[in-house]
Formats: sequence, structure tokens, C-alpha cells
Amino acid sequence: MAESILKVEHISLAFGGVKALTDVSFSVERGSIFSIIGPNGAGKTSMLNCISGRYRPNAGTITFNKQDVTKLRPNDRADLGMGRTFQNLALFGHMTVLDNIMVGRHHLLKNNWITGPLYWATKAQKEELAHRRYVEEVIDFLEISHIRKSVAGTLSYGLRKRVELARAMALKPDLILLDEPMAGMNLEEKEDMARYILDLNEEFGITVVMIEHDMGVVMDISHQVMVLDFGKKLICGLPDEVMADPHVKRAYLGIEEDADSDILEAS
Ligand SMILES: Nc1ncnc2c1ncn2[C@@H]1O[C@H](COP(=O)(O)OP(=O)(O)OP(=O)(O)O)[C@@H](O)[C@H]1O
Repeated sequence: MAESILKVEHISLAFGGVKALTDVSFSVERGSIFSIIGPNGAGKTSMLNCISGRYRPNAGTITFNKQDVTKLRPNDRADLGMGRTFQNLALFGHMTVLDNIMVGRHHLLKNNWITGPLYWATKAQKEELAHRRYVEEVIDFLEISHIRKSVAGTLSYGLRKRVELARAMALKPDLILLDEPMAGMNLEEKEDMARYILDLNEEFGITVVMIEHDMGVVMDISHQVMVLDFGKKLICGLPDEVMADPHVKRAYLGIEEDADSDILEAS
């Protein structure tokens, strides 16, 4: 069996009296695309926030790259190789695309203000150059070279989403958390984004955990799908298994067991 990069065990989270997550456990295989689906308010974003460290669960543990990260802050998790994008765009609108992508990558550069000046001419400079090259690779990969000097706020929504993805990739994550990467996109933009997600997974070897409402895309590109419902795990398995599950049809897709309608059409 493939090694797991992320293990979520018995996570519960409540906001006052609202139980956002109840005893959720799952693991994500290194190198896979893992999708979390479920109706509005099912706890998907809460789960992603527990993984990234934005929320601290009331119970349970999260292990990333074999390390217990349950009590680590988001920045420390980023240092360990966890990247993320947000449901709503989180770019600096007044900054250029390139500056947006370069933001936040400083933790990758090992030289600090003490060692920095001493090694500037050699080590730090090499590090900087190597990282620049990697950033250029990401920019080419996402086909945003032509807009590198554009101010982010002036770009179309689809392009801004791509820049946000570039920024997350520039941190060289082992795992990337994507919160509704296709929300608000037209069909063409969705197809592009799906291809980028597949390619970043295959070519860059980045494991993906994503929340996405577009069932067609989810079933097309995911290796594993987990369904949350009222904060609980309903099922986790291969896309086909999940689609065929009667509970999923009823609870999530609103289809009766004997209905022969196409799930993708119903979503
Ligand atoms: N910061 C918060 N404060 C209070 N309640 C919250 C907070 N975040 C989430 N909740 C509640 O927790 C439950 C799960 O919400 P969550 O946003 O995780 O669901 P979701 O599946 O991501 O929904 P959607 O698809 O609408 O984004 C909901 O009842 C929500 O109202």
C-alpha cells in the first residue's frame, strides 16, 4: 500500500453549540488527488482549516509527513511543506503577479539576517537564484508568463485564481490544499484548472487535497473522494464507489436509490 502523507484521526470541532466536525478520520496517499465533497455546511472548509492549522480541533490528531502537526501554527505547517489556496481570492490586488507569487516564499531561503550578510556572495545568492528558477518554472507551467508584470487586481477571475495557485506552488509544497479551485469559473476556465491540477500532481509530484462542488471535475480527476454530511464522514473511496453509494445519492445528490437519473446531471 502507498505511504500516507496526511493522516487525520478522530477530528472533532465545535463552534459553541454547532458541531462542525464529529470524529472524522481519513488518510491521504502521497502523490494522490483527494477530494472532499458534501452539501453546504457539511464541514468541508472546517476540515481544510483544521489541516492547515487555521482552526484548532477540539479533539483528534493530524499527522503530516509523519509528524504530529495538530498543535502547530499554519506557518510552521507551511514550513513542513503544506501549501493552500482560499475559497475567496487572497491576492494583493495592487501588486504585480510576480510580486504576489514571490510573497511568502522567504521561509524557503535558509540564510537569515545573521548568516545572510556573511554568505551573501555565495550561498544565499545561489539559493536565491535556484528559487527564482523554480518560480520561473511554475510561471511557465501555469502559462502566466505574459502577465507577470500586470497588477493582479486588473486580471480576470480565472487568471487571478491561476496566480493564486502559482503562489501556493512557489512554496514547493509536498501537499497543496485547494478550497474550491473552480468556484465562479466558466467552463473553459474550469477545464484549464482541472488540467493544471492534474499536471501539478503528476509532473511536480504534489499531493492534492481539494474541496470542489463541480461533481464532474471531482469524479474525473480524483483518486479518492470523501463525502462529509452534517460534519460526519459518510463514505471515503474511489470515485465510482462513492457515486454508486445509496447514502450519497440520497443525502448529497438528492436522488432516490431506484432513480436512474445521471448523477453528474443532478449535481
Ligand atoms: N468560524 C465559524 N464560526 C461559527 N460557525 C462556523 C464557523 N465556521 C464554520 N461554522 C459552522 O460550521 C458548520 C460547517 O461549516 P463549513 O464552512 O465547514 O461547511 P462547508 O461544508 O465548507 O460549507 P460550504 O460548502 O457552504 O462552504 C456550519 O454549520 C457553519 O455554520
